[in-house]
Amino acid sequence: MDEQQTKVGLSDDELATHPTVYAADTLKDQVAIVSGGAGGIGRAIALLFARLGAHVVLVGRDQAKLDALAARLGDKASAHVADIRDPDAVKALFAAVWGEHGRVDCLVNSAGGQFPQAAIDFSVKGWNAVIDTNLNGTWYMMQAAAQRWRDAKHPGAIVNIVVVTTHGLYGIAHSIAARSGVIGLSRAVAVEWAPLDIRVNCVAPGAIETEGWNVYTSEARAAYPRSNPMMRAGSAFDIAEACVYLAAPSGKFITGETLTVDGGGQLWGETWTTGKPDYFRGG
Ligand SMILES: CCCCCCCCCCC/C=C/C(=O)SCCNC(=O)CCNC(=O)[C@H](O)C(C)(C)COP(=O)(O)OP(=O)(O)OC[C@H]1O[C@@H](n2cnc3c(N)ncnc32)[C@H](O)[C@@H]1OP(=O)(O)O
Ligand SMILES: NC(=O)C1=CN([C@@H]2O[C@H](COP(=O)(O)OP(=O)(O)OC[C@H]3O[C@@H](n4cnc5c(N)ncnc54)[C@H](OP(=O)(O)O)[C@@H]3O)[C@@H](O)[C@H]2O)C=CC1
Repeated sequence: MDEQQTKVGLSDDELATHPTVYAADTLKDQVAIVSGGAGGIGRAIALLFARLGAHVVLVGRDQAKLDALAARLGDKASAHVADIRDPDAVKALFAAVWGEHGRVDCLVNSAGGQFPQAAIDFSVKGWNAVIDTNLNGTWYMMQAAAQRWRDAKHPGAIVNIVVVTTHGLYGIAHSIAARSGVIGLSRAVAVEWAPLDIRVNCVAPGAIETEGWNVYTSEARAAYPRSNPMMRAGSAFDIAEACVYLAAPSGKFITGETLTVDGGGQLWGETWTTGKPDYFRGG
């Protein structure tokens, strides 16, 4: 972790009042589970979904963080502590939410992350931590949701927040492996679960200013705006609106898709999560 940790991204007040293209009743009466719901992107999703009429179930490992956001949202949110890497905790989460609300309409998997390191130096423990969080944890959540929807004959929508995998993003190979797994899995179950009226999509953010960036050095963070031709970072609100698009009726004919929201970063730009090596400076 960098010494110069800073608060980055939009504040809750800014997120809560940011103009949106969506009508206020877009998600009226829906119940949405958002993992990582008190994180930088997750809280933007939670705030927007609640604003558009949903009850949002915030999931993470830190009760205090979840409670603070839930308190702000009043009866539009509830907080549930669960480690997504623990399949029994995930099953208990879904049992509790279904028991409380009698339905779930949408699952957004925003819990995740990685640490920057050259792949050649990954320890077994570090590799496993990233794969277990981002691939296994996401899968436990997807499967638990789908089993509930199948048993209740209830339609559902899943949105998995991933990372852009089409580019050799330097220093996060473990995460690229895990997220490629999630994208492949989403495409596969989009077909298997279509008969169950369950849609499964991904959103791949580019550089989005959040506190999650504190795992990177200040030098690396300062260069992220150059990761795309817009020459700036995006905001968590951009990702939240993409999630609404896929989760709401606007996405009713979309499944198995990955929506990239990266300011064109796939086309032009440089991203060095561990700093730019001399080799790539051409000198
Ligand atoms: C194509 C164009 C696209 C443009 C893209 C633009 C730029 C994008 C910028 C980068 C992309 C991604 C950004 C983000 O995702 S930001 C926000 C996400 N949030 C985080 O990443 C949060 C921080 N990360 C973590 O919490 C952890 O990394 C982890 C997810 C793994 C947490 O798991 P766990 O709690 O189990 O981990 P531990 O801390 O206990 O560590 C377990 C072992 O992992 C190794 N490790 C952990 N940290 C480091 C480190 N900094 N360096 C080296 N190794 C590390 C280590 O082996 C740990 O075990 P030990 O502690 O026993 O040594
Ligand atoms: N910000 C960016 O530039 C980009 C982000 N992404 C991805 O988007 C997602 C959200 O990122 P962002 O909001 O920025 O990151 P944050 O670090 O701010 O949020 C991640 C959240 O995930 C939760 N979480 C982590 N591990 C677990 C776990 N095992 N069980 C339950 N919850 C967990 C954390 O909560 P707690 O620790 O309290 O449990 C935290 O609130 C991540 O997958 C990230 O990798 C992808 C590309 C770019």
